[in-house]
Amino acid sequence: MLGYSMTPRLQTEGLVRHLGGRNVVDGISLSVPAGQVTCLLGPSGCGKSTTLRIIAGVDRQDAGTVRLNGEIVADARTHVPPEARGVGLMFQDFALFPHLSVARNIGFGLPRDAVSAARIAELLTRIDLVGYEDKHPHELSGGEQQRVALARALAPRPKIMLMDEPFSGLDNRLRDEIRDATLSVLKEEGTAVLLVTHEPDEAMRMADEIALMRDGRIVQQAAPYNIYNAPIDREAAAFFSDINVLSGEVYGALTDTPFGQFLAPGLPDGTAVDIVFRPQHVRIDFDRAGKGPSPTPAEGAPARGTVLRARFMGKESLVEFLMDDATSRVTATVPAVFLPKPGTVMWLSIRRDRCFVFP
Ligand SMILES: Nc1ncnc2c1ncn2[C@@H]1O[C@H](COP(=O)(O)OP(=O)(O)OP(=O)(O)O)[C@@H](O)[C@H]1O
Repeated sequence: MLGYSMTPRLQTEGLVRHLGGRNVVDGISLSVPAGQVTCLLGPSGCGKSTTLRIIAGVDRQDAGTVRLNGEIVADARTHVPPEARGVGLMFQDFALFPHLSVARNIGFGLPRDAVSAARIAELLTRIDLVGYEDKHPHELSGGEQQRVALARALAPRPKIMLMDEPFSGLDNRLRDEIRDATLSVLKEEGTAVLLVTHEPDEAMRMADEIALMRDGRIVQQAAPYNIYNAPIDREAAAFFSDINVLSGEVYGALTDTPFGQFLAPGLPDGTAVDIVFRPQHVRIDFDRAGKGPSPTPAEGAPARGTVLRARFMGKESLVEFLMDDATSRVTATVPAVFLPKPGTVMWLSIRRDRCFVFP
């Protein structure tokens, strides 16, 4: 991070936006340093776009502050217009100018001089479209157009880039490739990026940090690995994958499950808890004359269950079990094609460090 100043490039404090009788943005504070991608992730309608629009200056907050490069651009007294904020914008409908060549599209916001020509050439290399400068948008594929739009947004060297679902217009096959290409260009430029998405996969792929939003608030902010492996609540866990939920009740800071006792520290007796874990963290073993694998510290006691159904999903298969307690259901993902018949008795083990106990 040599050469990057410590001041966050983008910082908001207590942003509030009141619309239609409620706070659609309800106290958003976040900061993004240079060279970092932060994803605002959340379900439709949680206030992501409104937050981004306030930061861009195309909407106004009812309370709170926006600082860009350390300077206040929006608070109760200040409202710097969008075009004077020096941020790059890239939205879903990144429409290029149809009558302009690729080079002219990229250079649209720049003076027409030798410095700009060099910048356009540099960006064409970055987006891997050297030789395309004289083509027009209709001669390009969707992915190529998207890369030109990215180059156009980056041409004036914005230190901050705001992106709202920028990849949603692309077909699935192209999307991963374009995401990776975009990410590497943004990293090379050292841009601070705030990217809005409702897709967990996109956030996991792009983000250095994910800010998970719900009802106008950030409920958790962390690196993808941490947010996936230490979700703050059941809903946050469920946002990233299917989950298994076992219900239990606390006695003496412990709760009983088919997989043995789980610690529930700090919770009073009688508290109802959910033990949550992902299908990927369930291991299955064959039944050997009524016996399963030996308990281990990492996995605790195995539990026996009967296959209800198994579905082939491509890379992996999903196997659903009814546990011997006759009430708990657990789904496991198994790699490749392993499709046990319904009625097969098997043993399930779960990684204890991948289980979450939520009141
Ligand atoms: N002008 C308005 N008047 C009333 N309600 C509005 C207005 N603009 C937006 N909203 C509401 O504010 C909420 C947040 O909208 P916003 O577009 O920020 O959500 P989002 O998280 O970006 O969702 P999406 O992914 O669907 O775009 C939505 O419920 C929306 O209906």
